[in-house]
Amino acid sequence: MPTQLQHARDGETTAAMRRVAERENVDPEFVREEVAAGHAVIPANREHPSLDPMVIGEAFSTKVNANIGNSEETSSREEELKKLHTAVHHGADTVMDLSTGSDLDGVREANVRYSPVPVGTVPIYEAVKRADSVGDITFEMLFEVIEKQAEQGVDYMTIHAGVLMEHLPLTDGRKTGIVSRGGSILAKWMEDNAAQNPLYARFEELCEVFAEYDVTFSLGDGLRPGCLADAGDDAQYAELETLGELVAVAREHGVQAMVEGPGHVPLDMVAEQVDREREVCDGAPFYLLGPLVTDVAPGYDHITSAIGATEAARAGAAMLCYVTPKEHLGLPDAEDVRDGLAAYRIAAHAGDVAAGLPGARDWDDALSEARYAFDWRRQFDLSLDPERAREFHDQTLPGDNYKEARFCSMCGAEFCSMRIDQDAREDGEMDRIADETDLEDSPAAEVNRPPVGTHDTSRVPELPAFLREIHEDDRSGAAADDWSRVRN
Ligand SMILES: C[C@H]1O[C@@H](n2cnc3c(N)ncnc32)[C@H](O)[C@@H]1O
Ligand SMILES: Cc1ncc(COP(=O)(O)O)c(N)n1
Ligand code: MET
Ligand code: SF4
Ligand SMILES: [Zn+2]
Repeated sequence: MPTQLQHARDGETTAAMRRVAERENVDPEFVREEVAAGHAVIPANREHPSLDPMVIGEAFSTKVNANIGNSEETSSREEELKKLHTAVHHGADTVMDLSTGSDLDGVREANVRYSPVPVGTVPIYEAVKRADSVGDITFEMLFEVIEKQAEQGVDYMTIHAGVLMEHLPLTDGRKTGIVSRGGSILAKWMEDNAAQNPLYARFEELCEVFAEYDVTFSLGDGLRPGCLADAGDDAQYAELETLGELVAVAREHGVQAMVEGPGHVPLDMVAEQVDREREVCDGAPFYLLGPLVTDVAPGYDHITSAIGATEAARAGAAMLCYVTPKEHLGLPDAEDVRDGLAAYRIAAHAGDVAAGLPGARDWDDALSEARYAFDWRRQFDLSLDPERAREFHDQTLPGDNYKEARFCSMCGAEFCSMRIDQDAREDGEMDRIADETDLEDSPAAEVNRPPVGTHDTSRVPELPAFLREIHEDDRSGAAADDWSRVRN
């Protein structure tokens, strides 16, 4: 069966292309062209029935990925499903199950089963768990793991095929060496076996499995810089050249491919990283982790990285991989997932506005109109995180009557500048403003909800009972079976 890429090249618009066109408010033919060119991907494994397809590409709204998954040290299957739920509820466009602890198959199968968004994995992690030591991993083991995960419905997989033997000496002078897990594992394997990276050497065999299930490559940046000092060094850019080569091989096999990027990068270098990837990888969608624009703020790395991510989105990144406040410190929990997603939804949207994505600013305009009109309920409904906005307002002014008040507790009734401003305007002036902003054909007037958490969850099986209980206790207070804020 042809992949989305092959269909697109054959001039055929698939159901998935039509669905993502509807979600992006563009012509399906435009989606087809972008997919055919390899400039966009629709990660949609044939074995993932609960998926609502979505598109990743520079020409479309910037997407956000949430990393979840357990580690040897902590987390259970229940906790993982709760994180999946939190991620989807707060607007993750994809999730990656990066589990390295116990019950890998159980956690992965549950995640795919209950996820309306594409699920990504890094198969080399499971291969490490199967082997006695890293050096003992064989290509056959890797291939088996990849094939099984494809069968389980994983939509995209990080494959660190760009870390080559000849690149390793380039990392010698680095301040933080190799910080990618997959990169460090493959470097160790090559040293132990004195042989080339098997994911590179036998990449074409991987393409065949990927094509069979229509799994999308996420070509991993195993040599990404782990600190500002290492950003843009020879090791990083040598790997990028190899990734560019592999994008072409994947496309020849009809397999969709995106490319992963750093990491830790000073703000003034972020745009050149995006431009370089576009050029070297022939416009393949760029999927960045962060980047963190300073190394000095552990505990706040959702902020250090959202700054870099905003600039990356503005410069043309297709998807941002979130970083949570726990980065460099420990495994994130559900609350960290929420904080990371809020930071990254902001980054993605701010980048889209600055890049001039058609329609992106309508959301800002709609919220601002509600704010100036003191329509507090509409302001909350339109907020990126409505539950938080409502909660914060209620902390000082909980009464229902304050939901129409012409002030909040920041300035108080007497000093509310918007109230003073409106009262000072001449008669008729306010009517004019209202007329101008409330026009039937104003795009802002048609924005009725934030464009997050709008996945169609109708094909997701009913949640297991334990998760419903967890969610009823959740301070977000959303309905137990409500995966997204608003179903569409
Ligand atoms: C590559 C990046 O992936 C993230 N990462 C790795 N494993 C997990 C996990 N189990 N849960 C959440 N994030 C993870 C870290 O942020 C790391 O830096
Ligand atoms: C955007 C992104 N997300 C996840 C990983 C996998 O992590 P690692 O390279 O450390 O194995 C990655 N390389 N890039
Ligand atoms: N934070 C690292 C990175 O940016 C990963 C683990 S800690 C060195 O890739
Ligand atoms: S996040 Fe923690 S476990 Fe992972 S590489 Fe950094 S120090 Fe090591
Ligand atoms: Zn880091």
